[in-house]
Amino acid sequence: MTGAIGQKKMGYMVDLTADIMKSVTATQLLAASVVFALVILLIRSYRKKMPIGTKKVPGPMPYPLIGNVFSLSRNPHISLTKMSETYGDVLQIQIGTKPVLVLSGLETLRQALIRQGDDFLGRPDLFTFSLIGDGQSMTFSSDSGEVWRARRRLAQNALKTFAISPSPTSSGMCLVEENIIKEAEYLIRKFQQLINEKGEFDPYRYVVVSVANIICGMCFGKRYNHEDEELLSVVNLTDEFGAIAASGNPADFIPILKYLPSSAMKAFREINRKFLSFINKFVNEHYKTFDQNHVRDITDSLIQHSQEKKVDENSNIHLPNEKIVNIVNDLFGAGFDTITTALSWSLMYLVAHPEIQEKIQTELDQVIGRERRPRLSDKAQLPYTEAFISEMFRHSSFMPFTIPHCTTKDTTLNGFFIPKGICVLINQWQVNHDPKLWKDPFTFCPERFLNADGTINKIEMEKVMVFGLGKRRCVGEAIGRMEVFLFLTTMLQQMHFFKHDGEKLDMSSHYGLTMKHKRCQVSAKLRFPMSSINE
Ligand code: HEM
Repeated sequence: MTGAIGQKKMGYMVDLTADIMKSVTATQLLAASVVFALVILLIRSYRKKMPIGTKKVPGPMPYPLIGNVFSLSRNPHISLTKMSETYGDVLQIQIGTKPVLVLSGLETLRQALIRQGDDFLGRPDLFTFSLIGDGQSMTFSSDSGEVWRARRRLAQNALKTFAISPSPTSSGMCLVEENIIKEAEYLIRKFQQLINEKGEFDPYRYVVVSVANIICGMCFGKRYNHEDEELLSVVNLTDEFGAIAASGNPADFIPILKYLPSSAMKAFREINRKFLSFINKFVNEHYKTFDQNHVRDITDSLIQHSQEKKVDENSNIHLPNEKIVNIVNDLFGAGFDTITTALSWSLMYLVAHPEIQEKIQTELDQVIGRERRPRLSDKAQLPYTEAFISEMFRHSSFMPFTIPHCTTKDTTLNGFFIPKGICVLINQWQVNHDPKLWKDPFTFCPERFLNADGTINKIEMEKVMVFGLGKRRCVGEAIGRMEVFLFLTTMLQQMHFFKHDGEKLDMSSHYGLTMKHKRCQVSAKLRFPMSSINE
């Protein structure tokens, strides 16, 4: 009996299992078919967009949800350079769930940014960028159409009028040149005072104020002294700003991260708020005292444009006031951190290589002497100094990536299909350390930019990637180069910089939008008695 019941039970179980098997298989089969059909549809719709003969961009396999985020490491410029050795100049990674194109190789960058410039000039719509300048930034916002073009033109014209135009003082210099030379003299005086008091100083802390004074002068007609708390509270925010605004921040690519509480993101919002309120204070004062017959500075000229509701004689574009005046925010922000970082790296290399410092000083003594200050027009006669500046830009590559770009339409590059709207990282660091372009790329050697007869090798200089290329190329390049040259030559003509015996320099760089070296104390001594300039 029990055996019969047992057998019946067994038979029932087998039937049930068979039924379940049948039904599960049917459900699974159905689900599998749907998934399969969807995948095929997806592949087909993707393939449909890929023009015949184009290839899919190669890259490492992404993990679900996080993509290749762990492959980026603390130094994404180095990780992505290594990746380009495996996958080539055009490669694709995934950060979080979003695909990101990474471009390397000088020729590939020239092809994308110059020859196919219109296809690659966009800016991606990134979360951190939306927090900069209240989302109105010309540099960081995703607008890359007519409005961006009109704003960029305004910025270029304003810089030309208030920086590059000849000074009315009949000195033969341009407006900004006179200011830089004066500011460099104040800086040397400050260094001398610090040496008398403490014997050494942190150059970055003082260079940043001098450089900020140049852009403050151009934008607002204002100058600060080195201890001014208001200015210091703004210029000292750049390290935190650069760490968050750097290329490849996961918060820009993993949507959930923007909703999670983050102290870094809170600090970033606060930095942007402080920065904007600093700028707005000047803008409001300028509105109150504006006189269209006496345009004093860049802010006034932008107010004038916003009141006349025009960009220039040939433009029909109408820009809202805030889109015009906000340009000053972009110029001020871009105008001091980059140049301070360049000068700070320069001083580090000079202290680390005293023989190079001596060569520059010998060149300055021979060409300029000690009776007058260096001027921009001396540049052509100072090839070694110019070679040093190029090598500082190349070796430090302190802007490892440009600001991220994005494609404005479906396109192809080197035979690869690139869809519209993909975020594009431009690896400037890779170009500047590419062994195919540079002999011993990790050696600091200004001579690589000199011809056998000691003149400058322009072709080599043009290989250095530091201001970007093409339609998004830095609008402040001429001013940036001028400031680095004049601050540096004025300082080196009068001062010798060194480190105390036995102290080590830490030349490692900290990743960010602009990469900084570790702050350090240096010492200096006057090469001859200074002329008197009072701050
Ligand atoms: C050594 C100094 C400087 C360096 C190395 C530098 C570098 C750069 C780089 C790499 C970019 C991004 C290009 C791209 O996205 O493809 C850029 C953009 C920009 N720079 Fe500079 N820059 C310097 C100085 C300046 C100065 C002095 C100003 C203004 C007074 C300035 C204003 C700008 C602006 C407004 C943009 C955004 C352009 C746009 O999006 O259309 N820069 N710069």
